[in-house]
Amino acid sequence: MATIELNDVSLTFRTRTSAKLTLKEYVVQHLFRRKTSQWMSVHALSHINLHAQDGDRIGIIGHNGAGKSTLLKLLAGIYPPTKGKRRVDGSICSLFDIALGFESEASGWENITYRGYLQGETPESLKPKIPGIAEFSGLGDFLKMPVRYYSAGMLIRLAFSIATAVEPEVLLIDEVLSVGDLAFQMKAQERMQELMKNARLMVMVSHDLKSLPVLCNRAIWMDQGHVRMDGDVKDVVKAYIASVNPETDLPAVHDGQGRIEREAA
Ligand SMILES: Nc1ncnc2c1ncn2[C@@H]1O[C@H](COP(=O)(O)OP(=O)(O)OP(=O)(O)O)[C@@H](O)[C@H]1O
Repeated sequence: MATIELNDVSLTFRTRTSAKLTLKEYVVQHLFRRKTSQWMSVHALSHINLHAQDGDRIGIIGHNGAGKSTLLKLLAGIYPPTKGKRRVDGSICSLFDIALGFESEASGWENITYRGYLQGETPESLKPKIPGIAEFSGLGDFLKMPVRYYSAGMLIRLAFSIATAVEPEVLLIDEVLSVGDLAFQMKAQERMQELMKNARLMVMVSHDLKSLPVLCNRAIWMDQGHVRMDGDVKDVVKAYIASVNPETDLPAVHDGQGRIEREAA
């Protein structure tokens, strides 16, 4: 059984405002011996409570910068929460930033092995999958070449083929990928559909509000790091669209399955 449990999770990034001092900051610091702060905190996620289990197909929607990708990366274990508890049970496949982290001097074949291990495969479990990964990538003899000579599309082909060779229980997707050229995109879409069908639990970030109700049965609307609404995908998408375009009618009454954690301003 696959489950996701977030209890009162918050995530704050602490980041430099700018690598270089402005002339004003330089003068203030050196003339008046006063430090101007070069650090700022971004409260990317605030007090998130989320429970998901087998059968949940969750779409995460919201404005740019609302915290959608951060939430997905927190679920993937890439970012630990600053506060609160995160628990994910089940093998995870994360389909985002897939082209990052290749060993540039190593060949395609070697990278298949390295990545396979990073995805939790053992030598025994990976071995039978390697021919399938190579075949799906369609890279043929190029797999013998160091990946630093690959084009961007070739890298994506290889990354996608490796990432989707697992049979994940928890599938995390950031924006449905447009991978490779047209022929590969068609193959990739077919494989994505298969993965989505077989995963026990899926969470995807998307701005494509038309296909979301087809792919998901539940949606979470993120707004400034908060969960603004969590419920049936059709209700949440409708409410989100209405908030962007007030001319559109809001759903009359929420059906009670959803949960509004933050009222509209
Ligand atoms: N590594 C980071 N360091 C500092 N701030 C970050 C980092 N990653 C994200 N943020 C900040 O966290 C907030 C949420 O970003 P996030 O990428 O999760 O938004 P999003 O909802 O996915 O946006 P979009 O729809 O534009 O992709 C933003 O204010 C962003 O600037």
